[in-house]
Amino acid sequence: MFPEANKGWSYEDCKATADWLMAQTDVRPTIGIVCGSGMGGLADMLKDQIAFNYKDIPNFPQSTVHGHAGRLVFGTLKGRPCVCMQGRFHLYEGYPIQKITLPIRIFKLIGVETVILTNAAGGINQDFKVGDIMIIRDHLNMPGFAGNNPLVGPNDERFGVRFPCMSDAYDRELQQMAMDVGQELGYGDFLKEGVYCVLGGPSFETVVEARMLHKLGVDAVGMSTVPEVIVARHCGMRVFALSLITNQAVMDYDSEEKANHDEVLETGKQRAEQLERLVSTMVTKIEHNNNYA
Ligand SMILES: O=P(O)(O)O[C@H]1O[C@H](CO)[C@@H](O)[C@H]1O
Ligand SMILES: Nc1nc2[nH]cnc2c(=O)[nH]1
Repeated sequence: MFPEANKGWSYEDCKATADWLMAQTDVRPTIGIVCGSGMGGLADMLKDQIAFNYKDIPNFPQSTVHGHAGRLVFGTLKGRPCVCMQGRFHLYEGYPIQKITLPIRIFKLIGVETVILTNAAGGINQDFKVGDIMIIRDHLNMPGFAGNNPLVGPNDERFGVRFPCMSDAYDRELQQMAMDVGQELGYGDFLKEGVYCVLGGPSFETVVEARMLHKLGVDAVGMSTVPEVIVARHCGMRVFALSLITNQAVMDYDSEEKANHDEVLETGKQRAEQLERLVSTMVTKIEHNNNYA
């Protein structure tokens, strides 16, 4: 029924990688962070680092996108044990969707309880500006509508149930915490909330595609995060995610703007410091049992 079932991403494959990592480091992270395009600086905040190149980790895919260094970094962030993916995988790189999300299951098997995901995204909401940080409240999984969901294939109950709920995918307490922390840090002017839509990429949106997403109630569009969120929720981890609005999606045929990856990376650089402060302050407030301190 499933000819390629579990090829390279079975429970045993994930466990072998998790055991290999645990044998190389004493750090036992309860928080896992995924860095979006141009946001790899988040990983550099970790102290007492033990870092692995993806190419040296058994079973791991390789990063192929500029702005994704391809390192898994263990360390502490303000004293909290963390693990950070300095570079993620995307559908358009050509990996099966289950392979893209394999690191999230490895997070689970090494003891991570809360996953913080970041991404670069195009602004669809007309009130958003480049440089805004959007706390993700909900997502629209376009590839999922066509059956491209990371949970396709036999379900392994050791990870989670066959039909996981997604209406509570984004932890509400963590969203509130981000809002509170953002206010404390003086980020009120550029901290927003909204709906993220994932598309397959790698081409950016046409004008009519961007207009359609706007009509559907989407606030920001990108090419990642949602598969990771689905897998994290399937195996019972708490999820917080945010988008940095790196560019405005073009919605007008007269516009001279052209979406491009250089602009995406440049905006990431400009907001890096504030993004790092927001995430690191949140990390200090997430208790070991992952309650809001
Ligand atoms: O989602 P992240 O990894 O931040 O990257 C975003 O930026 C790239 C496009 O510039 C795409 O990969 C898009 O998904
Ligand atoms: N699909 C998509 N992904 C992005 N990543 C960063 N900006 C964009 C964008 O405008 N569209």
